[in-house]
Amino acid sequence: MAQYKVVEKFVSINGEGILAGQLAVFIRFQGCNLSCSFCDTAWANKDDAEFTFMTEQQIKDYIKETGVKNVTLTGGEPLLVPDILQLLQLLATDQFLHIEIETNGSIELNTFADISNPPAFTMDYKLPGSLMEDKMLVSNLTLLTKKDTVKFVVGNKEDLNRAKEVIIAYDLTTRCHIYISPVFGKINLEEIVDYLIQNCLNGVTMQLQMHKVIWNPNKRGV
Ligand SMILES: C[S@@+](CC[C@H](N)C(=O)[O-])C[C@H]1O[C@@H](n2cnc3c(N)ncnc32)[C@H](O)[C@@H]1O
Ligand SMILES: Nc1nc2[nH]cc(C(=O)O)c2c(=O)[nH]1
Ligand code: SF4
Ligand SMILES: [Mg+2]
Repeated sequence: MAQYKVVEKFVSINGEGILAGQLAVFIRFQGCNLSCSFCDTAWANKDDAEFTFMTEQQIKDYIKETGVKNVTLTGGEPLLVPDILQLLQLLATDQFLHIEIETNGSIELNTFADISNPPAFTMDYKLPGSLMEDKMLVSNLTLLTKKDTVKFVVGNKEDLNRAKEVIIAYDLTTRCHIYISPVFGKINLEEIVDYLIQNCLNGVTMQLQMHKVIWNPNKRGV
């Protein structure tokens, strides 16, 4: 059994994506290879972040004890975690669970292509405002399927323009779900809607991080 550094685990509603509003159990892992300008969980990325070591069986047991079907693995960067494939394989054996992974676009998704009953990937494409766009592995975009999502977190007009370019260049509307989400509090929300209208971006869903509206945006464990 491997040991995983878990910085928090909790049940909430999923604030984002295709299952937004539904109950989900969250497992947040320590550590990340990027440092996005807007990161709301930078605390979890630090080497000295407080964590609990859990084995894959302990993580599965915790998830099953909650009785919650939807599981979100996040971080930090969950796909950077050593032995994460073993955890994904264990969780995939449970047909009741729906596993979703939030990933930062810099890790090869090919590595996880052979899991039977594969998880749903939400790949965050880092835009210019994140200062991390050069780390994106665009080959990942061609591996995504209908169960998966590409999320663009936009902070300004340049980000919106780049998101549109990527959507068109990789024909994303035919491949997977597409979400545009504001960097929380950074961009006027009407500007995003106007952009969708002016560019006739059919098939793109605008979202807000629901948990930051319900609770204090800095609150952990929600
Ligand atoms: C904290 S990250 C962890 C997973 C992975 N490292 C990633 O970036 O996808 C989870 C999601 O929160 C988003 N996020 C982080 N800070 C944000 C902010 N200030 N406003 C909006 N979304 C944010 C990220 O872009 C990502 O989609
Ligand atoms: N409620 C809630 N929903 C979320 N969906 C994705 C999250 C994440 O941090 O990856 C997240 C989160 O931190 N909280
Ligand atoms: S990749 Fe995710 S966890 Fe890492 S710095 Fe960016 S938003 Fe934060
Ligand atoms: Mg979050």
